[in-house]
Amino acid sequence: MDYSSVVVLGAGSWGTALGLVLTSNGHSVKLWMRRKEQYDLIIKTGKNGKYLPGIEIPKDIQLYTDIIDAIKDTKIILLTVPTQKIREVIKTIKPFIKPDQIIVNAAKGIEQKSQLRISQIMQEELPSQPYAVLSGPSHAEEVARNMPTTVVVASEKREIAETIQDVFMTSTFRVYTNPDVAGVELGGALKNVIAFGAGIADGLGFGDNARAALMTRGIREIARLGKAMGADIATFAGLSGIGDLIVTCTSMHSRNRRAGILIGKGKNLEETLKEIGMVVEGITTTNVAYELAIKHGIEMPITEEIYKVIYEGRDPKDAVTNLMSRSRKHEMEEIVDMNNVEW
Ligand SMILES: NC(=O)C1=CN([C@@H]2O[C@H](COP(=O)(O)OP(=O)(O)OC[C@H]3O[C@@H](n4cnc5c(N)ncnc54)[C@H](OP(=O)(O)O)[C@@H]3O)[C@@H](O)[C@H]2O)C=CC1
Ligand SMILES: O=C(CO)COP(=O)(O)O
Repeated sequence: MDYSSVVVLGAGSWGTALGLVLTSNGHSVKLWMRRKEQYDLIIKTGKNGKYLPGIEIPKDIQLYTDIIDAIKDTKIILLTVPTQKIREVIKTIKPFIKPDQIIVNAAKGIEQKSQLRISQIMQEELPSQPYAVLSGPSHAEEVARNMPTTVVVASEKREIAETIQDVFMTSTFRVYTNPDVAGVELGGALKNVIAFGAGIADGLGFGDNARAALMTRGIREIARLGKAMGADIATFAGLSGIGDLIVTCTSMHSRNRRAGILIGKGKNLEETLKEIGMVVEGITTTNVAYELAIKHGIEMPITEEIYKVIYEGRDPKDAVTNLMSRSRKHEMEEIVDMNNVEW
């Protein structure tokens, strides 16, 4: 089968960067955007200035504003619109999609209304369509500049994961495979919550110790919820888990971390989102994760405090005090039963 034609749905920073990767390894790439003004601007300037400043868009990338036209004659449909818009996009293309077109999702989030992961939205909307998710530590700003990057692609079907691995792999973009779709999707979504919190800590003027604490305890609560939701716990030690958590909590490219910094410095949510000007998935994911933690009876203290800061107006300094003054714990509380251990 020839997988050389790909359509990227969503011309934000991530869609554009992945379009560049695919063009660089010889694929025929179509890039769809919903706004004619953005289309005109890219044609005029040769750049996607708002989303990926300073990067030339090769002429080989064909631009589209008509989504039905865009998906025609392509073997792979790559989703890079924000999570909350994915169902809308799927519903639009559904009557026109061919059974052998592979959907690859590269967005990182959970649908708010349904609390579903993106593969589960696919199960509802297009249950027979081949599906894979691509995730991992990969800021668009570095990928677009060919800086070495590693990601993971997960699919229930090994041949689909391996096909997509081959499609994306370049000498600077290395792709691993994993069968754990739930784990890869949840790691990618939930790390944004912790990165937002790490940003808040930075904005409050705290240091590297606080960031390391949030990352270490953060991956533990992500893994706790992930396990309860059917993921393989080992996945959270991989690229889409701890790997992506590290990059998002430490990089100034991260929209989630930068948004948290502004909140930590005292800006309100509206000012913050306006200043970032791109999707900050962690805001919605915090809400969903908070509800999922309650639903599954899972302790997620960091997520809970971030939820209270975003949605209930809690002072970030009080959130830190609450986290620091929780009851004493054993570090490995899920593994060690303190009532039965000889120590
Ligand atoms: N940026 C990155 O480095 C990475 C991002 N991701 C994930 O990729 C996803 C997209 O992020 P990113 O590219 O950063 O986001 P951006 O904010 O840069 O771009 C979002 C894009 O989606 C478009 N869009 C928004 N709403 C709709 C809609 N209703 N229908 C169609 N298109 C729409 C926007 O178009 P418009 O301009 O018209 O609003 C814009 O082109 C997120 O889930 C993110 O977590 C994953 C890995 C890396
Ligand atoms: O997922 C990402 C990097 O792997 C991008 O994170 P941000 O959306 O916070 O920029």
